Amino acid sequence: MRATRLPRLHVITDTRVLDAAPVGPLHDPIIATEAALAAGARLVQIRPEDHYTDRAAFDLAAAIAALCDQYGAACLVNDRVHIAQAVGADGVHLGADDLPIDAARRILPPASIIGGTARDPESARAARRAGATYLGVGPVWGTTTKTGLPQPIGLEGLAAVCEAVDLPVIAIGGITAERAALCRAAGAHGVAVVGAIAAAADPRQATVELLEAVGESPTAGREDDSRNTRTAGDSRSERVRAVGAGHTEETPDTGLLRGVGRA
Ligand SMILES: Cc1ncc(COP(=O)(O)OP(=O)(O)O)c(N)n1
Ligand SMILES: Cc1nc(C(=O)O)sc1CCOP(=O)(O)O
Ligand SMILES: [Mg+2]
Repeated sequence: MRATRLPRLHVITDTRVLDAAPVGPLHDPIIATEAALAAGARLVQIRPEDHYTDRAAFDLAAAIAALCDQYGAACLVNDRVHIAQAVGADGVHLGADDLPIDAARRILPPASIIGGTARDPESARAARRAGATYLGVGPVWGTTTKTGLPQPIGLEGLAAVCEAVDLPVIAIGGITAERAALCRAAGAHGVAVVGAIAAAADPRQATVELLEAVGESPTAGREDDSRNTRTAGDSRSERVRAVGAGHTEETPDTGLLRGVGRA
């Protein structure tokens, strides 16, 4: 059985309206994503915000899924499960207002990665029971990227969730490279970022620094440092089985996930 770690750096697209952006230069989401992939990022979460119609969200997701294919990275779609299905994404990320995790688990391919948002140990345990592959936990610090969030949970809140569940925890909210290392020390498997890459002067360099901060070499898991050259048989469905999913089998190292039903 092959087993591969869930990537420690989750790059989330930023689809805020450009002239309304409160911080930084804010790059086009496709350009910023390609820069992150070129730097060695291994997982992208496509997060079309509410002002995106389904058609616009599909177009964005299809473009980014194709890029992820080229670079051999996994791609997840936030919220919109049907768009994940339509573009053949590796999975989804779901929170309290989205389709329930167990419902998504029933309709997605068995090896799909399903992330669930948790803000405390109780919601973390519930997400695990529902079939989450990993947990997105935050906001650890304040963020200017998203409004309407509860108070930051801090490193103490993050550590409490990490201790409560044996799932990989991805810390989110106000993450910088320096803070990413603190999250790892608090027990997180990795981090998810929006602004640290999308609003960076140099998204590629920002990605390198984040990868180093979470202990993931920019070239780790790549056969070479160039754009992934896909070969026959290197389909997304095969890669996702290697990334991990299916919450039913798991090694004691919670970042090491085993897919279901593989040789
Ligand atoms: C890795 C990660 N963690 C948390 C979230 C937030 O999801 P949710 O609570 O559903 O909020 P929206 O992102 O949908 O606004 C996430 N997307 N990714
Ligand atoms: C999309 C999102 N969800 C959060 C949560 O806590 O649920 S925080 C967040 C935004 C994270 O952006 P940045 O890296 O720019 O702080
Ligand atoms: Mg959501």
